[in-house]
Amino acid sequence: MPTLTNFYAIQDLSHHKTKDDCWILVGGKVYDVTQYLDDHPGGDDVILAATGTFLSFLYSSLPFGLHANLSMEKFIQCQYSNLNAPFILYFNEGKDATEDFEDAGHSKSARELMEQYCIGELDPSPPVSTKHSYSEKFMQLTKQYWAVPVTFVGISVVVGFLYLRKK
Ligand code: HEM
Repeated sequence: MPTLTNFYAIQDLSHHKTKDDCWILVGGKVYDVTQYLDDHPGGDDVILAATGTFLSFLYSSLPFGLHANLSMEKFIQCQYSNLNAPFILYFNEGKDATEDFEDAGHSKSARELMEQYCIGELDPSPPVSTKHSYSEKFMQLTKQYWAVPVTFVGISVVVGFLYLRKK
C-alpha cells in the first residue's frame, strides 16, 4: 500500500529548535527528536546545536531572481527571490544537521533507531515565490526587449513622415 510522505520546507525547521520541540534535518529527511533528546548518548546539546539558525546573505539585485547566497547552504538558494530589494537581506533559517550527524560517526544501530523519529522529508520543489519571481522578471525583461525595437520603428516612422512632408 502506498504511504503518504509529509514534506517540509526548510523554514518549517526553524520553528522547532527547542528542548520541548526539536526537529532535525539529516540526509534530506526530517526527524522529530523531541522525545529522544534526553536519551541521546551524545547529549541533547549537540542535537540542539544542529538545529541552530544561521544568517543567510541574499544579494537580491541579480537578474532573473538568482541570488548569491553567501551562507553556502545549497538548499536555500534562490529562496525569497520575490523580495526585490536591491541590497543584501538577512534571514534566519532551519539548518541541515547531516554533516554534524555524519561527523559523529553514528553506528548502524543508531541509524536504525533514528528512523522511528522520521516525520517526513525536505520539500524538493522550489518555493512558489521563486516561480512567481522568475515569471515576473521574465515578463519585465520581455517587455523591455519589445520596447526597444518598437520605439526604434516608431521614431523612424515619425522622422520619415516629417521628412516626406518637408519634401
Ligand atoms: C534521531 C537522531 C539521532 C540518533 C537516533 C542518535 C543516536 C546516537 C547513538 C545511539 C549514539 C551512541 C553511539 C552510536 O551508537 O553511534 C550517538 C552518539 C553521538 N551522537 Fe547521535 N543520534 C542522533 C542525532 C545526532 C545528531 C543530529 C548529532 C549531532 C549534531 C549527534 C551527535 C552525536 C555525538 C557527538 C555522539 C557521540 C557521543 C560520544 O561518543 O561521546 N547525534 N548518537
